[in-house]
Amino acid sequence: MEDRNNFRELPTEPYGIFWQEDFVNAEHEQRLISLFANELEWPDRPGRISLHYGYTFDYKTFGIDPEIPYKEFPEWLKPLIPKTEERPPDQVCLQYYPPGAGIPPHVDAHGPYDQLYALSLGAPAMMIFRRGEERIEVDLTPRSMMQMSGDSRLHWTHGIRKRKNDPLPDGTMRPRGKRWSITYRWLRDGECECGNLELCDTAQRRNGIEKEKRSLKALAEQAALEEQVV
Ligand SMILES: O=C(O)CCC(=O)C(=O)O
Ligand SMILES: [Fe+2]
Repeated sequence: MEDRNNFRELPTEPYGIFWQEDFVNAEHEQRLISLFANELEWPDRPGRISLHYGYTFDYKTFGIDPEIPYKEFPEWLKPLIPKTEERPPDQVCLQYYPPGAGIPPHVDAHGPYDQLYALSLGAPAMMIFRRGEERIEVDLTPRSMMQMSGDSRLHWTHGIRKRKNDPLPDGTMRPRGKRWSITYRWLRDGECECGNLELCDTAQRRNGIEKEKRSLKALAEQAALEEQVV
């Protein structure tokens, strides 16, 4: 765990968010952003768009798409892989958020995935963690690597509101800019034993809750209704 010391746990609920500022420096960040903008082929549609490396994320099952062959990590991605796990991630997702875009509240599926990290690049955005009525905002500052483990991974949802400005604690509004994130996922060995019937697809399956009624989809639908442009 050579890099573990560079991560510190945020002193806030949800517990289990480990943080490393300046995972890349500003110059490296600029090179990456220029490469993302000029050298990659993105889906041609508005809103949040994604590119996948390693195994491909399946938006239908929330696991790995078995139809799409493994894609080797490109050279630019290799230095951005966290070294705190025993092996490289199985699935890496580069996402672009134009100003105003977000991601509905969700938990990354417990069944297929274990560890989860995300690197933020470009403009900052507020992430909202939710558990029941509780809401905690975490500012995704550029160049920071976040690990979601423990409660933050399993028992709280996370999302980014679809809006043009983020209200800050000091009362000012911060305009959203162009943001990129890289999400890293490791496939789980064995099954998730967290038992959270509300959020865990494995607990739901064991309890005979049909896939369609599982909360991931419900959460996404609810979020689409709740989201509003500020
Ligand atoms: O953009 C981010 O930082 C997080 C994205 C996320 O939650 C996901 O891809 O599951
Ligand atoms: Fe996520």
